[in-house]
Parts: sequence; structure tokens; C-alpha cells
Amino acid sequence: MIEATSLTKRYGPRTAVDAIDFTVRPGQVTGFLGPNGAGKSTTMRMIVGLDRPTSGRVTVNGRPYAEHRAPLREVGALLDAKAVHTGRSARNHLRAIAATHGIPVRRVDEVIGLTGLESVARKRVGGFSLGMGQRLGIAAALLGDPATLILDEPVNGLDPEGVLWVRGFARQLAAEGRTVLLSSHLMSEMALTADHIIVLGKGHVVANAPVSEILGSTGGFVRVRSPRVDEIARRLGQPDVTVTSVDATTIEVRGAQAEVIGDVAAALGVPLHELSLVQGSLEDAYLSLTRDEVEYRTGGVTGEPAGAASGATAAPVTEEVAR
Ligand SMILES: Nc1ncnc2c1ncn2[C@@H]1O[C@H](COP(=O)(O)OP(=O)(O)OP(=O)(O)O)[C@@H](O)[C@H]1O
Repeated sequence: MIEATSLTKRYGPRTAVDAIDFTVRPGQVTGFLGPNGAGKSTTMRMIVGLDRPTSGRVTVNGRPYAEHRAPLREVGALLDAKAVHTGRSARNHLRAIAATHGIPVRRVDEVIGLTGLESVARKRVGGFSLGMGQRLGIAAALLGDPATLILDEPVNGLDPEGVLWVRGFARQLAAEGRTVLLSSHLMSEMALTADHIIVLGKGHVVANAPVSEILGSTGGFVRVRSPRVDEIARRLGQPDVTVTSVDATTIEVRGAQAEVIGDVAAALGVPLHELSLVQGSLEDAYLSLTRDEVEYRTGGVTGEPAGAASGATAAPVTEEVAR
């Protein structure tokens, strides 16, 4: 369990993390999202005692990280997979970390097995692929068999097989009752991996809810296709119903249920060629939550000016978010 209370970090005049409160619970994967510069890394660094809060506090399993006698046994973190001694073998790298906590060599071999590194355990870390490096970072985080795991961008740059492995592994760790905090820029990946999401924007918590709730809040819309779609659109025209024309035969309707639209079409005697509910994606929800929170904004992919009003298909995309 990780608990942050009024957690604040200032660098000179810049407030990187601004009095945030959140709880990361055991038994589930919590996704930690936010545009570049939102304060995710700073928060993670404070959780594991690499940065000191300016005010407020954050605890892991009830205590600040530094107050744990054997922190590796409480929390395992993958913050920078490249932070390894490249001349050592994977096994020796893990043995060196284990030695700092009196962790037996038996456990080193166990985590090598858990992360599928057996065949490369005696090879120099300097020659590792990105995927192997991430596995090694996760193996190091698991050494102390901690109840809490923090993985910063664990799938960054991995191939599909590596992404699948990290996803399954994170879910397995949560199923064992551990607290798993995972940051990523890949929203589609979070939708598949996380149970709960915390979104930061400019140092504030802009969302903290189960994935299902965040997806539900996107609302979605009903796509209607008919050769006489104009007649349906006219009949639906009410203040709380928004009808967007897509082409001559298709409209998107927000604020009216598919059943109501079907009944309207039947009453008019108009043929329907499509009546489908289109759910919002986590990506849509994320972009709408963080629309005002990005540090640097670029024009949309369609070339529209920064911050221009846009529909679901032309949301402004920032380089940072799309990374
Ligand atoms: N050591 C530092 N000195 C000064 N400013 C810093 C320092 N570390 C972070 N910042 C600033 O604090 C803010 C939050 O940065 P942080 O790296 O925590 O964001 P992030 O959400 O992890 O971003 P990214 O997705 O790019 O990793 C940024 O504006 C950043 O420039």
C-alpha cells in the first residue's frame, strides 16, 4: 500500500508535485499516467526515497521508505532499466544488489527464473537488448520479494511479445496480493493492464478512479446510418441531444439512447442501415482529462491549430502524449 498526503515537491520556483493525495491499494494494478512533466517520475522518486518531499509525506506499507530497515523487502522499483554496471553479468549484477540486503543467492536464481533470464544470466549486461534489460530491472525489483512494486514505463520500447510478458507479469503480481504501481504513456496498454488509474496533470491529480469508471465517463455515442438520416436528425433535435453529421447518410448522436433512436426511425418509417453504440476509449478519456494539463502543445494531426475545438476523431495530439 502506498499513501501520499499533501505530497509536494518544489524545484526553486517550479512546483513539480502540488499537494497531492492518493492511495495505491494492494491486489490490483494501478496505472500512473500523465503528460510529460506532469510529476510522475518526481512522485515515484519520492516514494522510494530518491527525492525528499518539500512538504507532505508518502508512505509505503505505513512508513516513509527511508524508515524501513530493509527497504528492498518492502518495495521493489524499476525506475531506470539502464542504470546497471554494463561489464557485469546479469547474475552478478543481481548478486551485488542482493548482498546489500543479505538476500541469499538462491533468491537471485529464483528471480532469474521468474523473469525468464536463465539463458542470458551469465552474459554481460552491456550486450542486453532493451527487452532483456527491462526483465533484468524487474528481476532486481523482485529480489526482496516485496509487497509493493513500482515500475516506471516498463513496456517502453518493448516488442509485442515483451509487452505481453510485462502485462501478464504485472497482473500476476497483483493477483498474488501485491501493490503494483505502473507508469506508462500507452493508454491502450493501460486499458488492458490496469484496474485503477491515477492521472497527474501539472503536478495535480486530475483523475483517480477504476478503469471501468473512467471508460464509463467518456459516454460514447450512437452511430446511425440511413438513406434518410436527415429526417431522424431533425426529429432528435432537442437541447440535450447533440447530432453530428459524418456524411450524407451517417450521423453520430450523443445524449440519446440507441433504443430511442430506433423507435424514432420506426415511427418515421425510415430504414436503418446501422444503429451502433460506440464506446469511448481510455485514450479519449485521457486526452480529454489532460487537454489543459500538457506543458507543451503542438498542432493536431490534421494540422488544426493548437487547442482548437475538436471532435472525438480529431482530438489534439501532443508529441508528448503520443510518444
Ligand atoms: N531535478 C529537477 N530540477 C528541476 N526541475 C525538475 C527536476 N526534476 C523534475 N523537474 C521538473 O518537475 C516537473 C515534473 O517532472 P517529472 O519528471 O516528474 O514529470 P513526469 O510526469 O515524470 O514526465 P515524463 O513523462 O517526461 O517522465 C517538470 O516540469 C520538470 O521539468
